[in-house]
Amino acid sequence: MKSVRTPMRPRVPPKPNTLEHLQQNSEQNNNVKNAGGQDPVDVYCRIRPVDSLETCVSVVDSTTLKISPPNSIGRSGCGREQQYRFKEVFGPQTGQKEIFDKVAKPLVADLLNGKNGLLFAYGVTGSGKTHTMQGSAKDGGIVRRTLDVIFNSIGEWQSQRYMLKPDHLNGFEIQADADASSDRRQFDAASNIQKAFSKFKNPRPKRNASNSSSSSSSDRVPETTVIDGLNEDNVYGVFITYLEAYNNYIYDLLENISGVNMTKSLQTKILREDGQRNMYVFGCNEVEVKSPEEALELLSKGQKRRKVAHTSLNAESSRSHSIFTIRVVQCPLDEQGEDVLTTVPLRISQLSLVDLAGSERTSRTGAAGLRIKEAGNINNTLMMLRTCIEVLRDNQLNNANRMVPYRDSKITHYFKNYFDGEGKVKMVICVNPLTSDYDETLPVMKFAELASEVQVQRSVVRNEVIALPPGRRRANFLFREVRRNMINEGFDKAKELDIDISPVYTLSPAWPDTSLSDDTWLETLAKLKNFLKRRIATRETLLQQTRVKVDSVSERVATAEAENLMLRQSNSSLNALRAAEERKLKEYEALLLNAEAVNESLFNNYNTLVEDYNQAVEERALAQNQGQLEKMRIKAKLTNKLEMHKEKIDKEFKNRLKEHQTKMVLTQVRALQQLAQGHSSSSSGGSLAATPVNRPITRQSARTVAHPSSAVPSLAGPAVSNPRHRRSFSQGNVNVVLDHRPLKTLDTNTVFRPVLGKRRSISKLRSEDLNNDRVTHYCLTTQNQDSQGELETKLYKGDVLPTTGGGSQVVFQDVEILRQRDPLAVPNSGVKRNSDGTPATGSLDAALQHERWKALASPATPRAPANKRTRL
Ligand SMILES: Nc1ncnc2c1ncn2[C@@H]1O[C@H](COP(=O)(O)OP(=O)(O)OP(=O)(O)O)[C@@H](O)[C@H]1O
Repeated sequence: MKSVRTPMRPRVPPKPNTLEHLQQNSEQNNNVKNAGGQDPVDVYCRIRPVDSLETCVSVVDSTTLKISPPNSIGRSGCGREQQYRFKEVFGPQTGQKEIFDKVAKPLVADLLNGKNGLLFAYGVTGSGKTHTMQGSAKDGGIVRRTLDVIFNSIGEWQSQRYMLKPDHLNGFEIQADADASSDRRQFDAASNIQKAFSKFKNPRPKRNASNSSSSSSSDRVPETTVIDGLNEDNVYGVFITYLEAYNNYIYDLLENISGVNMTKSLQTKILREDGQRNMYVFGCNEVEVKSPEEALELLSKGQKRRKVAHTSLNAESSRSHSIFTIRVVQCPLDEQGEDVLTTVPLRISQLSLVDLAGSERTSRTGAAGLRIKEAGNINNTLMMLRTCIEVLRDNQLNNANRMVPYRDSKITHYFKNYFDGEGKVKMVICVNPLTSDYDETLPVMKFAELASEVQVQRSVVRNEVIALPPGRRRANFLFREVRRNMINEGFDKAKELDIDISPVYTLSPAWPDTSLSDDTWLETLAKLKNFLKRRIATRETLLQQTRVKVDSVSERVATAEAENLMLRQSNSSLNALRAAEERKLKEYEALLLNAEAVNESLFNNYNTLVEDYNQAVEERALAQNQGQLEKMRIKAKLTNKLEMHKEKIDKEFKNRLKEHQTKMVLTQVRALQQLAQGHSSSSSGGSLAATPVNRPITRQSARTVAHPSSAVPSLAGPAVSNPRHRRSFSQGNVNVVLDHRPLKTLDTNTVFRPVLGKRRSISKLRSEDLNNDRVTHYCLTTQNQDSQGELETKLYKGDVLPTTGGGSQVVFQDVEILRQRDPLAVPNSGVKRNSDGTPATGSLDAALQHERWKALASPATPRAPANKRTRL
C-alpha cells in the first residue's frame, strides 16, 4: 500500500561549533554527569582451563582469587600468597554464555537505552582474551552474542538501510528518502556483484572448512536473549567499526571492505575530537548492518586483516589491540508513529569491545626481530593504560588534579571520554593459571586491583521531551491493520484514509450511528445532540477532574518539594557525614597504603641488602683468590729473579774465585819454588855438603795436628777446595805422587826412603804438574842443616785437591823429617830452646813438634781441616 503522506526528511541542522556552544554542551554534559553519581570500574576475572596440575591461581569464593608463588620463588622468600577481589571470579568451568550474561548483557541493555559502554579484555598472552571476546561460531564470545542480542531486541524497529548515515564527524544524519533509496539500489547492485564474484571464485565451497564464512554461519548457534523495555517509538540503526591499534598506530580493518581487492595495505588513521569533545577516528569506515550475520561477515573479514602471529605461547597470538565498536542510533517516530522525527537530535550510544594484545616477556614468547618491536609497543600501550588508571585513582583518592596522560598512547587517547564519565567501563581479566605464568600474572592482578579502585562518572541519558504520546508505533500499526481489513472487506474509500491515530487516544464513548435517511434523520440528529451533550458533559467532567487532579498534583508537588527540601537538607547533612567518613576512610586507606609501601620497601631493602651482602661475599672471595694468585705470581717472579741473580752471582763468584785461585796457585807455586830454592840454596850454601852421609837416620813421622787457629776459617785463605773431592785413589798405579826434589838435593845414602808409590819426579814445580788428573799426592823434599850441624831432610807431604775454580791445590798433611846423627856424638838430655822459644834441635819430639808447627803455620801451606786428616 502506498503511503498517503510522503514527508520529506530534512537533514538534521549541523551543530554549531562556536565556543559558546561547546561550553554550553560541556556544561550540559557535566550537569548530566554529576546528576548520576559515580560507578567503579567493574573488573571481572576469568580463569582459563588448563590440562596441567601446576597452577598458581585458585578461586577462593565467587569474588576472591588467590595467587600463590611457585615453590621455587616461595622458598627464596621473594613471593607470598596474595588474594585479589573482583566483581566476580569465573572459574575454568564457566561457559561463554554465563560470561556474556554477567558481564556484557548489562552493557548491551545500556547501549540500547542510549548509554555508552567499554569492555576491555586484559591479560597475559595466551590467557584467553580472544576466546572470551570472539569465541567460536558454535559457542560465541561476547562480540557474537552482543550482536545477536542487539538484533533480537530491536527486531523490526530497525531503520531502513541508508536512512541514517554517518556524517564522518562522529555524528549521523537522516537522509532524504530519495537519497536513501538511491543508496539502497547501489548497495543491492554491489552485493549482487559480490555474490556472483564469490560464486565464481569459490564455485564449490568446502563443506567442512571451519574458517569459511558459509560453514561458520551454518554451524552458528545464535544467542536468543532479548532485552526488554526498549522504546518502541524509536527507530534503530546499527553501525559497526573495527579498528586495530598496532605499534601505536590506528588502522581501519573495514577500510575498503566492500571493494574486491582487500589485500591493499591499510592506511594509518588519526584521532580527532568532535563538537562534544568525544574522540573518534577520522575517516574510518562505519558500516551499517542489518543483521548479526552481516556484522559477523564484516568482523571475520576484518579479523583476517588483523596482525596475528605464531608465538611459542599462542599459535595465533594477537599482535595488536582490536577495537570492535557498535553504535546504535535512535530516532523517535513522529506523532503518527509513521516517520522519523527530524526536529529532535538523534540519540547515539556506543559499545566498544576491546581485545587487548597480551602482555608478554619476549624471553618467554621466543620473539625476535619484528616480534620484539611489536611486544615492546604492546607492553608500552598496556603500561600507558596502567599509568592513566593510576593517575585517575590518585586524583580521586587525594582530591588532586594531576593531568592524566591519555595522549601518550592511542588506546588511552581514544577512550579518554569513558574515563571522564561518558559511559560504563568494565574489564575482564583473563588469567592463565599455569605456574609458568606466575611472574606475568602478578602485575596483571595488581593492574586489576588498581582499575577496580577507579570511579567513573555515571552517565545519564538526556531524555528529550518530545511531548508525544507513547505507543505511536503500535497505534500506527493498528490503524494500518484496520485500514487493510477494511479494504479487504471491500470498503474502497478506506484507501483514501489518512493515517490519524488521535482517535486511539480519545476517551469518549463510541460515536452513534450517523447514517442519515429521510425517516430517521430527526432521530439521528437527536442521538447526535445527546451524544454531543454527553460529550460536552464528559468534557466538563474531565476538565473538572483534570483541574482537581492538577490541583492535587500541584499540592503533591508542593508537598514533594517541601519533602524534597527537607530531604535535601538531611541529605546534605548526611553527605557531610559521609564525606567525613570517606575522608577518614581515605586517611586509613592512605595509612594502609603507606604501611604497605613501607613494608614493601623494607622488604625490597632487605632483599637488596641480602643481594649486596652476597655480592660482597662473592667479591671478597674473588679478591682473596685474586690476591693469592697475585702473591703466587709475584713469588714466582721474585723466585725467578732470585735464581737469575743467584746464578749471576755464582757465575761472578766462580769467575772471581777462579781468578783468585789461579792467583793463589801461582802464589803457592811461587812460594813452593821459593821454598825449594831456599832449601837448596841453604843446603848447598851451608855445611850440608860437609856433613858425613853415613850418619844413622832417624825416621820421624807424625800426624798433622790441627793448630787451634785452624778451626777458624780464614776468609783470605787459599782457594776453596774440599778434601772429599780429592782425586780418586782407587785407580791403582794410576795415582801418582809428585815428588818434588830441587836439583841440588843431596843423596843421603841411606836405606830409609819415604814410601811414595808411583811417583813423578820434578825439580821445579809448574801449575800444569799439579793440574794433571793423575797426580793425587805431592811431596816436597827440602834439606837443611839442623842446630847440631846435621843434615836434616824434610819431606812435606800433601794431597793434591781440585779447587772449585778448576785448578788444584796442595793440602799438606804431614811432614816427615829425616835426620842423620853421628853415633859418636854425646846425646843431648834436655830439650834445648832457642832464643825465640822454639825447641832447639836435638830434642826429637820438640823438633818434631816445632816442625809440625812450622808446617802448619806456614802461609804457603794450606791447613787441612781438623777432621780430615790423611796420612801418606
Ligand atoms: N576459557 C577457555 N576455554 C577453552 N579454551 C580456551 C579458553 N581460554 C583460552 N582458550 C584457548 O587458549 C588458546 C589461547 O587463547 P587466546 O588466543 O584467546 O589467548 P589470548 O589471550 O587472546 O592471547 P594473545 O594475547 O596472544 O592473543 C586458544 O586456543 C583458546 O581456544
